[in-house]
Amino acid sequence: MQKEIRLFSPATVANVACGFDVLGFCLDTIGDEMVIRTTEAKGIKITKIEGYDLPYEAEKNVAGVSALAMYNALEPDCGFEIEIYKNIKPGSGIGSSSASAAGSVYGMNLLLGSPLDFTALTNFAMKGEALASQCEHADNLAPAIFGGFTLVKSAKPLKILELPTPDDLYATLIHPQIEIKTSESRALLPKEIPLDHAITQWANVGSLVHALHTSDYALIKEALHDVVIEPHRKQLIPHFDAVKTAVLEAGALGCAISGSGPSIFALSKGESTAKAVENAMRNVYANTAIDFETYVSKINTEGIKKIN
Ligand SMILES: Nc1ncnc2c1ncn2[C@@H]1O[C@H](COP(=O)(O)OP(=O)(O)OP(=O)(O)O)[C@@H](O)[C@H]1O
Ligand SMILES: N[C@@H](CCO)C(=O)O
Repeated sequence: MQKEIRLFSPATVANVACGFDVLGFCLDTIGDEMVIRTTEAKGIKITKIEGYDLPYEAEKNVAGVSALAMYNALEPDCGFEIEIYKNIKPGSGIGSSSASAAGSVYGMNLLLGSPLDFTALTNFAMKGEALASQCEHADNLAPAIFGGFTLVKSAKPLKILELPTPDDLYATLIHPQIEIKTSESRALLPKEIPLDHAITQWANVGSLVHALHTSDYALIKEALHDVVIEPHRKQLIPHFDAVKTAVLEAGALGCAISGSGPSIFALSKGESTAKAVENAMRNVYANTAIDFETYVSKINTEGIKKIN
């Protein structure tokens, strides 16, 4: 008998300022929907994509690549159809590719009776993510699958640490409607970094992890800095410095590039500050020719979930 499942697959913020390729958190209000269905015919088929123009061939769509990796490993006695209802614009910096790569394997696993744990699912989803970014990184996938804040302790072998989410922490995002491909934004980065920058960065990562554990908002504020990646990428994002100045004046704890951009995120204590930060972001872009969307979101501690 055919079985199907409908999922909400959330947007995510990777890097979280200081944690390039290791830190990420999951958003609440922004995400794709996906339907995964078992079929008698073997194999993986993408049967519907709405919202954005993306390839239907499983091998060219991140959802299909991760699904095929899991399918070939498990060899189940059914096939799967995938429908993607895309709300997250590809090349957004809020984990568009990751939502699809994670959603397909998460849904297949549920339909198969959950034989795999979240780490195994993330491993298969990384094969899909690699199609988009030319690199197997899990800093969007881990928060999408586990929820909350996550730290990728190592990619090979994959080890993910779940971090606590302070109750009153809110994210605000602005998404300028330009596309920056992760693969291109990664190509800009230096292969080596000065030791003093490395020292600052790993002190900030350690401090941020400690601050999340202790709900220390003042320490979150001190730790949300990126001296390694932001100086190289910020020129891809129009008005980045003006947004950052405006949101810090509006009371944000910190502000940085979301993933590989162009989205910019800020973290704030309390919803009213997060909304004031949204206004500050909007005011910077309102006087430009660039279209944009803004969002205020609680940190989503649940991750991908079944809906209906
Ligand atoms: N199902 C899919 N969803 C989104 N992008 C896809 C999908 N399948 C293939 N792609 C390709 O992946 C690329 C977008 O992924 P990319 O990692 O560059 O953006 P992103 O996921 O929004 O960014 P980030 O990882 O920084 O948050 C585009 O070239 C797009 O065509
Ligand atoms: N850590 C990745 C996230 C984007 O997918 C990067 O910044 O390139």
